[in-house]
Amino acid sequence: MFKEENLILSAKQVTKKFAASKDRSLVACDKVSLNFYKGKTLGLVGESGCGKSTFMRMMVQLEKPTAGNIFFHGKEVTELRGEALRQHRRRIQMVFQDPASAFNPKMKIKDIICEPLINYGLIKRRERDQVARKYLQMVELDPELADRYPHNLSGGQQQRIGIARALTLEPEVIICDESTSALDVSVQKSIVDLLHKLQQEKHISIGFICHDIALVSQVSDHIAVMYLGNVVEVLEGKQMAEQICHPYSKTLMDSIFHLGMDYGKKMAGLEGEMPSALELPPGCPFQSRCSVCVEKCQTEKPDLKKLGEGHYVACHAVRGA
Ligand SMILES: Nc1ncnc2c1ncn2[C@@H]1O[C@H](COP(=O)(O)OP(=O)(O)OP(=O)(O)O)[C@@H](O)[C@H]1O
Repeated sequence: MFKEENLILSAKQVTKKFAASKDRSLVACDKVSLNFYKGKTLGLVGESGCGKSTFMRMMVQLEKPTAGNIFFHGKEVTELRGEALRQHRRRIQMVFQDPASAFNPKMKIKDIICEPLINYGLIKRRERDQVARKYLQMVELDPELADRYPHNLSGGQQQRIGIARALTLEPEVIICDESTSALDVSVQKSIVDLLHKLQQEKHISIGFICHDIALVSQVSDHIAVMYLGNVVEVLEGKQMAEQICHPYSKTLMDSIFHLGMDYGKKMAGLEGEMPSALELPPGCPFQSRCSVCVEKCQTEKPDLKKLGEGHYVACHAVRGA
């Protein structure tokens, strides 16, 4: 599945330490080795503060490792500086959780999309309209949005702009750091579908950080579980539940299961069909943590009584359905 010739980006024993106090340091990443392959998605999961963003930021060269090596197509890029670093950065782009905060609110959408191309001298200012329209279409938005400002757009539309902007430099790797977390479930799904479609078309490697383990297991070809700065295991996406060995990964999966149990208990008193997502109580784990389940339930309308407790996890996360 992961051929050596498709290896794009590779971290070898990468460590990052931050100064914590006068003579103490915090090890955010401890000898992490992970690979990114052409056309494949690497999911990264683990509790808050375990080092996921720090690792990905090193892959994008926004942070320098304290130790270890990063290879891009087999060439060491850890110590790149100046123009060589600038040119390398084009190849690996990042899509953030909150695109609006990364955009200049005074810039029109066409300027936001085309800014990287202009900075790299790849297009002239007069070409912006035409180029922005092309990228808006690529991310399935109306080209007429080119003359609007970020605040005129919904969260999902803004995230599509973030993806369009990342695509302009034709990267080989895109890192999505909680890129779908601020969006509601149906919008989240449409963004994940868009990323998947673009990945198929352009053979991009995607690094995907997300707290929704069910969603990560659906979109990832391989998943690294991080714990206190270490990668404790790497699992195949859809077989995640079956392959889990490490006690920490099991605890992560259990946390989904318990949410499911609570939800199952709540719902067990209901007769008949599953309510639509709109009828689910606000803050319910079904909506906030498991987009795939919600969609399945909306389309298949399973009988909750038959499924019983733990339906939330049973319907896809554990079985990998
Ligand atoms: N620039 C920094 N200076 C000092 N400490 C930092 C810095 N960046 C991250 N850290 C620390 O490194 C550790 C890992 O942080 P990181 O953001 O990588 O975790 P994370 O797994 O992505 O968390 P979350 O899921 O909450 O985003 C944390 O303890 C954090 O406080």
